[in-house]
Amino acid sequence: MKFSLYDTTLRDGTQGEGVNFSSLDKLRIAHQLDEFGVHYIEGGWPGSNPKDIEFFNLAKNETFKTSKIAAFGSTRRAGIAVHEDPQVLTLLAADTPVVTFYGKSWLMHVTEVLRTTPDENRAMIRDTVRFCKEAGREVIYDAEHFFDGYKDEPEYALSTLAAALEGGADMLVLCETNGGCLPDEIADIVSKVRERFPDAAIGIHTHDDGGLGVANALAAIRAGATQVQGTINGYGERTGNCNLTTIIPNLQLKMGIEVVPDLTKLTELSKYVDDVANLPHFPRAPFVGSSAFSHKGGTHVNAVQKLSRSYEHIPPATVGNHQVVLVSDLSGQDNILHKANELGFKLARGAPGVKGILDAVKQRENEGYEYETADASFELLIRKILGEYTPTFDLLEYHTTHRTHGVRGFETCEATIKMDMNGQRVYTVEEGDGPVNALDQALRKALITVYPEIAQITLCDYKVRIIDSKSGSAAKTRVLIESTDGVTHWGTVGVSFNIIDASWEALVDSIDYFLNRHKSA
Ligand SMILES: CC(=O)SCCNC(=O)CCNC(=O)[C@H](O)C(C)(C)COP(=O)(O)OP(=O)(O)OC[C@H]1O[C@@H](n2cnc3c(N)ncnc32)[C@H](O)[C@@H]1OP(=O)(O)O
Ligand SMILES: CC(=O)C(=O)O
Repeated sequence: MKFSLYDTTLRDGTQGEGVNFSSLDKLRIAHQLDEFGVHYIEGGWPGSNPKDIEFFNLAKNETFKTSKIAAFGSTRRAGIAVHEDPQVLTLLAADTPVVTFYGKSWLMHVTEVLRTTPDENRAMIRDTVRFCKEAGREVIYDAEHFFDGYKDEPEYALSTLAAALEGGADMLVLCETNGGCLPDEIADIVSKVRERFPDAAIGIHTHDDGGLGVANALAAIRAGATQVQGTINGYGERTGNCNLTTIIPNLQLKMGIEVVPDLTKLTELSKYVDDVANLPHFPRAPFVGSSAFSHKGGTHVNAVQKLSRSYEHIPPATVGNHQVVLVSDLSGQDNILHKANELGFKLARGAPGVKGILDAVKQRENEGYEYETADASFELLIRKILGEYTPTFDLLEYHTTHRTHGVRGFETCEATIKMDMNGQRVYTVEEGDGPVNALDQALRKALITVYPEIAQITLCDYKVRIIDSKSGSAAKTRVLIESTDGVTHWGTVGVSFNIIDASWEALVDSIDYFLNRHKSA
């Protein structure tokens, strides 16, 4: 039986905290999933809200080359005829080739949540499947809480699947709704279902509450499931669903199950969905995270330069990701060489300066600096050690003041800078929203007449970290700044007992890096 991928990012994914898509967002994501080769896209629950209805209205007029669009809903309510249930009618009105609905497998849910009888629950499942089949739809039946239900009352849980098959369901999806089962339990129960219904197509839908969403789905697949349901980046209710960006490469690269035509698009898809959701991309995500192939320990970096397989379970390019080498106090010479050469220096092992750079990094990290994300400060450090650095200005002094006016606390911050530039004394004063902003403004004002290109620079992130928290307000402060000129981004770092000094150092590095790069371009 052909294996299929069923994506529920647009339905179960949106049940995750902080995940929200407009109908147009959903459409954009659906097209990316289609391009990527997903077989089914569950677009939402039309009986739930107008936005989901709008998505299905839009999707009706679009062409999808690989994916079939599925609308999601539930069985009919207890005690009413299926053709009179508004939720079921809205599900069909979405006019999708596939309908998926969930029903109850766990007797406890039947009696305590639905508050109906075991027989009526089976009839709700059977009637709803039959009604949707008679409407000409492919029907996927999601057996909610199947594993918990099976563990409590195996025969009842199995009888609900029999009801779905009697109605004509095309696929029985066993749902691990509460996410608390272990892989061996899943494998065992899926095998039992296959023994009971040898001709039925079985799918798996898992949640990650025990951190086992992917492992449980893989166990089900090993036991014979031929469809996996999940979400991009593992979005979903509570701790999320089976993460498709993790399970797809495992299926394709480790288990030899060909699910998508081009796995190299995986990282791009994962980032795209986070972008549309306006969520940060998770760096430690397996396969697709920015740290998935990043190496920090000196011995690891030395080894991966010789043989990337030594510390990489797959070549990063197979999933569209890439290797990253980090510089820190755990570095050896190879980290420095790799990073320096990536920044455009041409250094060979044993070249003069390499040992000096390594020693300086270790010394400065001991003082509180951190170069992992501060590439621009690292580049300036290399230039200084190699004698390739030209100062752009010479700061003589700076001064900041902060005044609060009146009872309403209106504040003024002012910065004064005195510097020598090209043999000339320059003196500027500027106001700002805070002391750091005032310093930034005063520095720009001083430099802009000579270096008008600095107008392109904007600050996009500013992070402060107390390094020695035991010392309270006397602790050392590390400031990390991210800047951009609209084309590239760069990071700088400053460290001091004084937060303004630390910020100043990171600010100056940012502008100095930009000007030095322009000079050498
Ligand atoms: C495991 C899953 O992820 S399933 C998907 C869960 N997702 C969602 O709930 C998101 C979308 N949901 C919604 O928009 C709303 O909950 C709606 C529109 C579906 C229903 O809203 P309301 O009519 O106000 O009902 P409410 O959500 O408060 O309660 C659910 C009702 O459905 C019943 N119900 C729950 N599951 C099922 C089912 N599989 N079949 C039939 N009825 C069900 C409950 O017993 C309850 O009935 P009651 O009112 O008689 O107690
Ligand atoms: C159907 C579904 O989303 C679940 O059981 O988790």
